[in-house]
Amino acid sequence: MPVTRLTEDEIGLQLEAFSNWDLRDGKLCRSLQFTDFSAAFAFMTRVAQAAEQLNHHPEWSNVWNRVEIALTTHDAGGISELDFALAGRIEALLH
Ligand SMILES: C[C@H](O)[C@H](O)[C@H]1CNC2=NC(N)=NC(=O)C2=N1
Repeated sequence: MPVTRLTEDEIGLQLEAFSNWDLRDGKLCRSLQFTDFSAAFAFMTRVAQAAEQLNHHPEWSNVWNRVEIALTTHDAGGISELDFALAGRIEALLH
């Protein structure tokens, strides 16, 4: 069953449980700062494994100890449940 994008209301509702995330340009975004590059890249490696398990991948960038993440579902043309699933896995890696 193809994944479908969520409505604005659905996104707003789900976002309440993701207080560290915000909507920017229609994507679910999170900014992170680690102690150094190695810590940032180790985190990215773990996220990559989760992304592969979900078959759902982030748009992200890394500058030294900072990682910027933007989640959207290309196949759905917007934010879907998969984005919140991956965001949940990312939060679990951080705590
Ligand atoms: C062929 C493969 O299943 C698709 O391209 C998957 C891969 N990872 C993906 N990741 C994201 N963020 N959106 C997608 O639509 C998507 N589709």
